[in-house]
Amino acid sequence: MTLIDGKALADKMAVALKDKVADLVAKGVTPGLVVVLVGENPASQVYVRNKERRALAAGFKSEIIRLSDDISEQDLLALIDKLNHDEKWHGILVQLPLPDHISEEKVLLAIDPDKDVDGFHPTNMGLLWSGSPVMVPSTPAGIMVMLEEYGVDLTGKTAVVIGRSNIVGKPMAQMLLDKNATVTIAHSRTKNLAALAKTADVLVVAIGRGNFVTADFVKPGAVVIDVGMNRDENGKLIGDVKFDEVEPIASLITPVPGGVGPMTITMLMEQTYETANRSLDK
Ligand SMILES: Nc1nc2c(c(=O)[nH]1)N[C@@H](CN(C=O)c1ccc(C(=O)N[C@@H](CCC(=O)O)C(=O)O)cc1)CN2
Ligand SMILES: [Mg+2]
Repeated sequence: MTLIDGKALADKMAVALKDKVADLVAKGVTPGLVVVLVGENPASQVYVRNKERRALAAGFKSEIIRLSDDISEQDLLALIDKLNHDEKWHGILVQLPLPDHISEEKVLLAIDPDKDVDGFHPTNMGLLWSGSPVMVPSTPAGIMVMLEEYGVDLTGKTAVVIGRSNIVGKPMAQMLLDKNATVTIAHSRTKNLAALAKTADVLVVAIGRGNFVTADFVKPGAVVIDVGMNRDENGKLIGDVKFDEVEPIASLITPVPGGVGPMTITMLMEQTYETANRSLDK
């Protein structure tokens, strides 16, 4: 078994990004990333702080806009409209989840697709599914970079994605398909899930249940990607895959933490850079 070290790859890409950003700044464009956080979800606070820190380290302009969790949907939409028209921001993202009284769908739809560095706008989702991706969700994009880095050739391979979210499962399936894998999207209601998962050469797990995937889900030699982030009874961060059991069977596996997570923020930075770079052609 070989560990896929997302943290090391993220660190390596961060060094290269700094140089690319310096070149762009020399041409008169400083990438700008604005992050909107509504409420005080403790995990979200950590993620937005990490995004700002990584953006500043790369040489971007960056700002977190913190809003109280009783902000109205209308006020949030008005803020997004203002950010859409502010030229210093190439990338706008609204940290999810949002409080219940705000429609995630409306908010994501309000972000200018050209600034939607999360790739969640229906226009960007549609472009991805029709084979002309521009802005793509960073978690599956990071997984594709990890697979490439570790030499996983997807052509003709059987891939099973467990999880059907708009953020991970669905875009993941399309990205694997684009690299000529044969893809099945499975989920919590799939019958005989373990047997299906066991057909996979590449198994991506994003179901949001700690230690859900056990050894009987995994074909010997499979590549196993764990997108899960759950807390166990002691508050320890665990993935969706029972690592100790699956690790001896897999040929490659991502750890939690230190696998998919760090690459998510890396791809957000890359995408913000790309967006700023495209502004040169406008
Ligand atoms: N607007 C968005 N909201 C959310 C996204 C997103 O991509 N855009 N994804 C997740 C949260 N997320 C980024 O926002 C994210 C989660 C986790 C990590 C990460 O690096 N995890 C570490 C462990 C961190 C810890 O100890 O808690 C790891 O896996 O090593 C990065 C980004 C939902 N919301
Ligand atoms: Mg993302």
